[in-house]
Amino acid sequence: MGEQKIPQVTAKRLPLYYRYLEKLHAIGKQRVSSADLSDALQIDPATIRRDFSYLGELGKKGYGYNVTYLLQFLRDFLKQDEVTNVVLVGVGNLGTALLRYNFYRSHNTKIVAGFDQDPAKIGTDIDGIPVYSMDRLQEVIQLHNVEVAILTVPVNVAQSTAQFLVEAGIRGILNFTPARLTAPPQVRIHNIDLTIELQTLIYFLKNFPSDEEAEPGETNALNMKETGEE
Ligand SMILES: NC(=O)c1ccc[n+]([C@@H]2O[C@H](COP(=O)([O-])OP(=O)(O)OC[C@H]3O[C@@H](n4cnc5c(N)ncnc54)[C@H](O)[C@@H]3O)[C@@H](O)[C@H]2O)c1
Repeated sequence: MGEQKIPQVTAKRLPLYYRYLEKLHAIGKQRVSSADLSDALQIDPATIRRDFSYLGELGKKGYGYNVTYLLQFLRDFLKQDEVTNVVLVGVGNLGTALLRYNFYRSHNTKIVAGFDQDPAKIGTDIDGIPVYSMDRLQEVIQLHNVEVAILTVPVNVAQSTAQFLVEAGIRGILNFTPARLTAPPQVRIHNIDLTIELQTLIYFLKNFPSDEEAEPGETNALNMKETGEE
């Protein structure tokens, strides 16, 4: 941020604003005043107004700031796009565990939102990641430039959910369900199936108990067939 004309103290506060605006956006809030931001973040309203004045014409007096616009602006400004944003659909047992696993720490991949159809889950958050209703999918993926989704819904709705994701603009699906999904050729689907991995491991233990040529760690469901034909 050194080349920007923004004071460093302001630059340091921008991620705080960004995170709070994400929360407001998650609960469907469209506008926020500097007084509201001030209460939530414990920053003086005059400081907030001054900080935002460095960013250009973002709000009007008495009207407050447009949450989506401000969020988009800050996201571009903070270069959040350098991180690959991902969404997760189906916040059940597996989905919740994946949301809790902090990909971001070790990789430039971030799950920005979860989606579910269960009203008890919508509007909550899992370790700071908001859970939205399915009808907000398109809006959220556009806002965060998301092209990749992790699919952890029950198998019986996997295909219809995948179709919905593709229609919303998703181009890559990491499929944890046992369903074999069909999608247009430009959409990439990767399947992750613990059962197959486990069966493969057991197969090798049973059939090649002391195979010295086997290379532990390099065998998985993808190469089982080839090796099994030997
Ligand atoms: N790949 C693996 O290794 C592995 C391991 C365990 C489970 N699974 C699979 O992952 C999936 C999820 O398993 P789980 O144990 O977390 O199930 P779960 O029932 O705990 O969670 C499923 C979630 O999907 C939500 N959901 C249902 N229908 C939906 C819809 N139409 N749109 C959006 N959300 C919807 C439910 O409300 C629930 O929160 C299953 O398909 C299961 O077979 C895979």
